Amino acid sequence: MVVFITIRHKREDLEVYAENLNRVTVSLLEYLAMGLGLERGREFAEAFLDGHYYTRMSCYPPCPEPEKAIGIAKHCDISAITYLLECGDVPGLQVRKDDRWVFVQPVENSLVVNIGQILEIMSNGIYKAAEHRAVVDSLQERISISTFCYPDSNADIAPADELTGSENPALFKSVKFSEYLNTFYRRNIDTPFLDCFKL
Ligand SMILES: O=C(O)CCC(=O)C(=O)O
Ligand SMILES: [Fe+2]
Repeated sequence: MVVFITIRHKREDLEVYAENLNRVTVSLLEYLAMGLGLERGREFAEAFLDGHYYTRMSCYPPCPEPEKAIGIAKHCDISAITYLLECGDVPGLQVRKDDRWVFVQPVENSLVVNIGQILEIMSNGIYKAAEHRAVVDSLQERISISTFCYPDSNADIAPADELTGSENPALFKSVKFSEYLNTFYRRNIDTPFLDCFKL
């Protein structure tokens, strides 16, 4: 899928963008369910048919001493999936791989798809939320558009039934999406967020 949007576009364009991402998410989750060997892929994706999409536009001004600045500090997204659209070709996103920070090079007309912590719970820890951060460039401004995908408000976030049993105990408790968000906003910042739901 190719989606292109510039910040000059209007609210309606963002709505269309979010609606398209909704369809992509449901379909992607069905494929991710297949990857987990689940027979009921539709069930895995169901809570996202009427999911929530939040879009954040980030602007990173150039900084003459980039090593002394933080774009966005290291974190994992609390969404199920995050889509990142780069507006331009200035690299800034880095992912943690084998204890090193690796740049994700922008590719024109494409989206970066990031696994978030809701999917880590749903897959009982098989799909890991990607740790990432954003750094700044010494000469060029960078703009990115992140869209965070969440299930509908009444959804229970829990490891898929098919993935758990006596040999594979659930690693996370089931939590209502509203409680998940409350826990995030009230958490102790020093505790890894997913630890709040570990069994
Ligand atoms: O701008 C970026 O590359 C990263 C943005 C991000 O990680 C976020 O908004 O959560
Ligand atoms: Fe992020």
